[in-house]
Parts: sequence; structure tokens; C-alpha cells
Amino acid sequence: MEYVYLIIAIAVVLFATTGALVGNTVRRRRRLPPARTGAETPPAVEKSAVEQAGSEPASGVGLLERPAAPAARTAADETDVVAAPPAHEVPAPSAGRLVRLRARLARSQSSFGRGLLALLSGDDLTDEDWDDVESTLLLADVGVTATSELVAALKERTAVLGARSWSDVRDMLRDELLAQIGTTADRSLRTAADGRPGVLLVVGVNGTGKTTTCGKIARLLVADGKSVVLGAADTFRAAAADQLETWGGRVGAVTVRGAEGGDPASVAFDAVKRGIADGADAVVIDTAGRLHTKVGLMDELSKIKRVVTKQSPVDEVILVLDATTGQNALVQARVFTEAVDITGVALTKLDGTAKGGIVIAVQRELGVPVKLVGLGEGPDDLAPFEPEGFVDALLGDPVR
Ligand SMILES: Nc1nc2c(ncn2[C@@H]2O[C@H](COP(=O)(O)OP(=O)(O)OP(=O)(O)O)[C@@H](O)[C@H]2O)c(=O)[nH]1
Repeated sequence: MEYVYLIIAIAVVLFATTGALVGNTVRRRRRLPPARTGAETPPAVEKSAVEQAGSEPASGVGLLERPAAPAARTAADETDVVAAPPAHEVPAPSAGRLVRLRARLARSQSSFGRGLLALLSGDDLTDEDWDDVESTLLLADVGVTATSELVAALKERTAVLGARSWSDVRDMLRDELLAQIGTTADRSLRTAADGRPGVLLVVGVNGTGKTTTCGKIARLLVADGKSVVLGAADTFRAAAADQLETWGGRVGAVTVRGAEGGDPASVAFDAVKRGIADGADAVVIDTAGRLHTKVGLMDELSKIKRVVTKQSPVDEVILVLDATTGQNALVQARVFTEAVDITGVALTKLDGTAKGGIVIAVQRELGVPVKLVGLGEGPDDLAPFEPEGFVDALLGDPVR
């Protein structure tokens, strides 16, 4: 009988031991996938490694939050760790943008371009007609001197032509407007000079579209295959740096920023340093443009330029002007030219005005070319300025 009790006891012990072992193995198997996530996710809702990789944030921040368990990592886990680079936008190439966006100049086209064509197409032009031509030019913000020159040239040519077809008038007007705008200036943005990044300083009064223009310039350069570093040297308004960072982030451009209210020159210096270290093609620096005192503005801009120059020459100083502000834009332009040597103008909001003639007035006033025109609020609504494309957009289709 004692043997029977002994056998039963041994059987009970064996059964208990086997049960525990099987239980552990099953539990361990169930826990394997959660080693990737650190959570006891029920198997029924677990995703495959590929599915999980697809749903991870591109930054890989989620991965860092998991408990480190290198010994338990599998090949699938390693693939997952290499987070996909964030997908950056690659805007369409910049060439021909102005022509593609010509419809945005509709307001200038109807009153300035077509208005002039209609006036000049009359058979016998009276003094009254010429007065109308003059006021059309002045209302389009062409400026007094350029208007006088244009009227004189047009009077002479109509006298020589005599009877004129519509296309004769269009050709004549096209020639004279192009002569005023100029077709020989270098309107390209200088980038990647002598194996170092081109440095572009963007200046202008707040509200002219300066920060968005910096972002759009970055997109233009990326569209043309260049790499860009942005410098948020408008430390006066924290939102400007955030805005710039968002613009840059979309096309993979790093933004160097400083503390709110910090020294703009030091941010500009760091941005150029970063651009050189990264081997970037261009460094685009946004600046604050408060015009409270001319002296303050001059000091700030010349300090930025001086500090940046310790590392690299400044290749471009782009003045951003709001085309809708007319004469005010010219007053601002004058102040900025006294503070810093402007190399080109970005004329924004041309889509919102009938005063396309400001292109002529600004160039005359500053003696520097309009290099860029803003034709809308969209990310790719900034176009390299092309005189012929611009004049053709104003005058409409040559064939009638
Ligand atoms: N219609 C139109 N709007 C534009 C154009 N360029 C800029 N804007 C708008 O103008 C407004 C002001 O632009 P910002 O870039 O913030 O102006 P800012 O000069 O940098 O001002 P701060 O950031 O304060 O220095 C925004 O709503 C832009 O979308 C343009 O070409 N056309």
C-alpha cells in the first residue's frame, strides 16, 4: 500500500513540473512580439513588422520610447529601426514660372496693359488721348520720369508709323516697356560661389511678405536642385522663426534659429557656419525690418552683414517690397538702400494689384533689378522675374 502512495506522489510531482514548464514556454512565446513594443499587446491585434514600420513616425521618436532589449531583436526589428527619411516636397523647376502664373497678373493686364493698347490703337491720337495714356501709366505706378520717357517715345513712334494695325501697336508698346524694364540685367540669384554656399540676406519691412518669401526662395532653389540652410535672424517675432522652420521643413532645408529677442547677427553667423559645414549651396537669412528708427535698422543690418562676412561674403541682399503699397514701397526702398547695398528686389503681391508698372519705378529708384515676383500666397507662387514674360502677360496674346 505504501508503494501505491509513493507512486501517486511521484506522479503528482511529475505532472506539476511538466505543467509549469509547458506554461512558461507558452507565455514566453506569447511575449516575444511585445519585446518590440514593450507592451503586453494581445496577439490578436499585433501588426506584422512591416505594418508597424509603415505606421511609425518618420522621426523614429516612437522607437526611442521602447525598452531597450538588444538581445531579443530580430532581423525584422533592425529594418524597423532604420526610419524612412521624411518625404520632402520637390517643387516644379522654377524656369517659366512667371509665364505659367501669368493669369495672376489679370488686374494689371486689364487696366494697364489692355488699357494702353486700346488707347494707342485709335487712328488720330489727340492731346486728350495722350493725357489718358499718361494717366494710365501713372496710375499703374510706372513713375513720373519713366512715364514722360514712355509717352515721348510712343508719340514719336506713332508719328512715324502713321496708320497702325493692332499688332503694330502691341509690338511698339512691347518694345518701349521692355526698354524701360531692361532685358540685359543679371536677374539670377547668386548661389554656391567658389565651393562655398551663396549667402542671401533678405531684408524688408514686416508684413511685406519677407518671411514667406524666404521660404519660397528656399523652395525655388530646391526646385532647381540646390540644398539650402535657412537662418531665422528675425528674432524680434518668435512666430517668424516657426514660420520659416515650417517652410524649410517641407523641402528638407534646415533652419538655424536663436532665442526670441536674441542677437540676429549671431543667428545669421550660425546659419552661415551650418551652411558651410553641411556643404549647402545657399544660406537664406530672414531679418527683422522694423523701421522705428533708421539708425537702429542700419545698425542691425550692417552688424549682421559685418558678422556674416567674418565667414563668407554676402552674395545677395534681396529687398522685399509689397507691390500693393505703391509709393510707400519706394520710400521704404530708399531707407533700406541707405542701410545696406541691395543687389535685387523681390516684388510681392503683384497678383493683388493693377499697378504692375511698379516694376519699372522700383528699378529706376534703386538701380537694381527686380529678381523675383510674388504672384500669390501658395508655396510656389514666387517666380524668377522675366521681362519678356512679364510684358507679354500685361499685353495679352499677340495674335488677335
Ligand atoms: N497675395 C499675395 N500674398 C502674399 C504674397 N507674398 C506674401 N503674401 C502674404 O503676405 C502676408 C505677410 O507675409 P509674411 O511673410 O508673414 O510677412 P513678413 O514681411 O515676413 O512679416 P514678418 O514675419 O512679421 O516679418 C502673408 O499672409 C503672406 O501669405 C504674394 O506674392 N501675394
